[in-house]
Amino acid sequence: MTAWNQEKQNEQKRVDSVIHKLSDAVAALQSHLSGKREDVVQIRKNFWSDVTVNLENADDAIETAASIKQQSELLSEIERSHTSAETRLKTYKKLKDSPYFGRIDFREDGEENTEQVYIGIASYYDEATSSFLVHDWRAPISSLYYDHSLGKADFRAPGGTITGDLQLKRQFIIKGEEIKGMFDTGEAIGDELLQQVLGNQANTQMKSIVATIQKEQNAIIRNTSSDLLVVQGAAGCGKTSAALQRVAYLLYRDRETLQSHHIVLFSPNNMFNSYVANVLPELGEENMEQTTFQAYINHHLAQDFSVETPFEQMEDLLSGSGEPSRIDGIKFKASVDFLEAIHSYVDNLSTSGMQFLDIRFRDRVVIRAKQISEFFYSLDQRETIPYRMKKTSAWVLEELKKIERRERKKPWVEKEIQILDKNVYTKLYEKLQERNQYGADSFNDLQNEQKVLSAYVTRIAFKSIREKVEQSAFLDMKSLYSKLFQKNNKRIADLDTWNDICNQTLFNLKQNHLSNEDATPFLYVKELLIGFQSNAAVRHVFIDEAQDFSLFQFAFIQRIFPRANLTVLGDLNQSIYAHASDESFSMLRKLLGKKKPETITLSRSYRSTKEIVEFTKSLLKDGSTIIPFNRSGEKPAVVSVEGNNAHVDQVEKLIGQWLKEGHETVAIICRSAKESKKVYESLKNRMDVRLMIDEDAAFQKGVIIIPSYLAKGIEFDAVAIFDASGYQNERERKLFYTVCTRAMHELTVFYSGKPCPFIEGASENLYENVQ
Ligand SMILES: Nc1ncnc2c1ncn2[C@@H]1O[C@H](COP(=O)(O)OP(=O)(O)OP(=O)(O)O)[C@@H](O)[C@H]1O
Repeated sequence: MTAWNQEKQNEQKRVDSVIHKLSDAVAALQSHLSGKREDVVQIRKNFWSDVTVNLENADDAIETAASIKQQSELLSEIERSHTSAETRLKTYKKLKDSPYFGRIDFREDGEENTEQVYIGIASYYDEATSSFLVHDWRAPISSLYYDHSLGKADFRAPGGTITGDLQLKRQFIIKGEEIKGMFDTGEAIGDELLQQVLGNQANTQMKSIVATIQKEQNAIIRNTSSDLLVVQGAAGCGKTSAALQRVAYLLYRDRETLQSHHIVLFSPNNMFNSYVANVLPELGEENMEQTTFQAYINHHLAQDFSVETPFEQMEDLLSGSGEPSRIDGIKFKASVDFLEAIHSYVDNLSTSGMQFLDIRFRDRVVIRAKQISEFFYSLDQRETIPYRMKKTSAWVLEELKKIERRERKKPWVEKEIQILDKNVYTKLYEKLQERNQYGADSFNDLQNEQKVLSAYVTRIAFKSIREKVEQSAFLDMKSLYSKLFQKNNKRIADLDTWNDICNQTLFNLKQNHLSNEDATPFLYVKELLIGFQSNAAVRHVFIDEAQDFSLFQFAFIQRIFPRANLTVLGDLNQSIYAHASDESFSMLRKLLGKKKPETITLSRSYRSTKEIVEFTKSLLKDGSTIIPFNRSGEKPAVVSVEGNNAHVDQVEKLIGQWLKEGHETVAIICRSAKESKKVYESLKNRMDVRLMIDEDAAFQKGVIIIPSYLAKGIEFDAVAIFDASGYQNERERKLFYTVCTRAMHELTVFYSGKPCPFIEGASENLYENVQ
């Protein structure tokens, strides 16, 4: 037997022994848990018989309270230990399937013995030998595995930096209790395992990468020193992966104080949310809060306006049906210039210009806007606007109370009483009877009855107005926002298309429609006036696909989560929205006023084969810094087709071939939803294919037809780009790059008619030209 085989056998013996111990631990925990479950049921059942309730005198009452407290503490202690045992059980079961993926041998300076450290998704401590049989990948010592090659190495422990000699680094693939692969490596993380992992099929759910985290990714995952961490990296370089493992790392490192609901991830759409939802549970952690910025906007504005989504905006621009000036408007409304114009406008409102709405009741004005304005400006101008708005709301509510009282005598109240629901009437009657046991009032007394009923009727009638006042709905937001779009010499932007932008904006507002570019600034103005609803409990905010965020949205997030550290991950080469700015990341530090910002750039791309990366990077104006991971495949193909029928035929043929080859996730990416629907109609009776134009749909295996902007963030085994002739405008270069970078193993670009200028710019030896 070779030394290597002998070594493998020894390792297998260790795997067997660890799994054996884990099986015992699982069995012990299971029996412990069923006992505990019984205990909890018993204590709950006997809760009141086990406490002595005696309220006769003060001393007895105190004793009773103490007894109840003791009993409930016992119960919650048992429940706590039950939950922690359940968590341990889940972890051990996972470890049993695959106990570890790495081993390092490290001799600390000054020590004689070399320590063998086996690394897995969680740690396992063996009481019998008082040792860790598996170390958590997030433990300080495990960073040696990710950060160093053999030789001198160090890691940061809570007590300081520990230096020593890294003597061995070994990787394992363990499945079904068996070592399926074992590699020794001198590299930080050897290529062999990574080759294997990346050569696999794409998944409909993202996988964790803990076994093969790269050094530069580890720097992101373990960064705890900055309050604004910006990660700029090429398509497929592992930004999302790093973000998710970072969440797991933070949850481990700060486990005493940090829980999953203290972390929020903003992602591009709900489909992406479901795509990444499995990574943390796979690592034995709970998912952080996941949301989209649009969900936040809708929550605040969708009640009063029809709000355009980013995808609807995109569709409008891609179909070319929108006004030409719209792009200027979109860019301006996402700019720092506009942000500053808003701040200075709002500052001026402190002394004059606030716009209020009349408060109407039953088609009558009961409080005039002018009165509200007078009250608002009578308040001390040194106070902030939100504070004065709160005072104004309180004043309006007081005024409403008076008006409500006066209304009680009006004829409409009498009419309402006549048609009052019988049940309501009975309830009021019962309530009054209860009250009358102690008071002089009597429901039978006609006058009192009338009083109570009219008070009830008016209170109900004013309820919705009161609620609206509490939400500051008397602020005339439409007119306040409109004032920013003046065509005369007070214009805030020096743009040739300014008048058109104003006309479009004012027209939309009149229709109670908020375009996507207006929604965020509109809400921003509103919150500046009434005060931001902030959440100080959230400690970390992650923004994925951050190149799609406007500066406004960043400014917003900073205000909503004032205590949170920000991790911003994006790729400026994938900025597909018209509001995108190449400076947005560099401006963040100043904009957000963070004290310890850091930027990490990732340039190695892991998703696609070398051939695909070489091709896609050449589509960019400056893609030279992107480095492909060394995994080979076929060159991408560029296929010219004539006419729509031939186009669809060729796509169908190719997809059939891909499926035969065993590809499981295959995408036909179209420019827009409109085009996707057309292609779907042509293909639906010819093959098993699904149309995905709804961002709420879950990502599934099979063949899908999807519009360009929805495909971002996700990946497929094979990608067919439908009609690349559609991507002509320089503005769409990055969109085209983004869709091509979705492919892991195969990429074919079809075009019919005009060639795509971005492909024409690429060197011909990077793709197969099929005529
Ligand atoms: N260290 C790694 N080990 C194994 N796989 C990795 C590693 N880093 C990245 N990957 C894989 O590369 C692919 C791309 O990763 P990910 O989606 O995180 O990249 P991204 O930078 O967010 O991409 P994009 O910007 O294009 O959306 C995924 O399949 C991921 O699992």
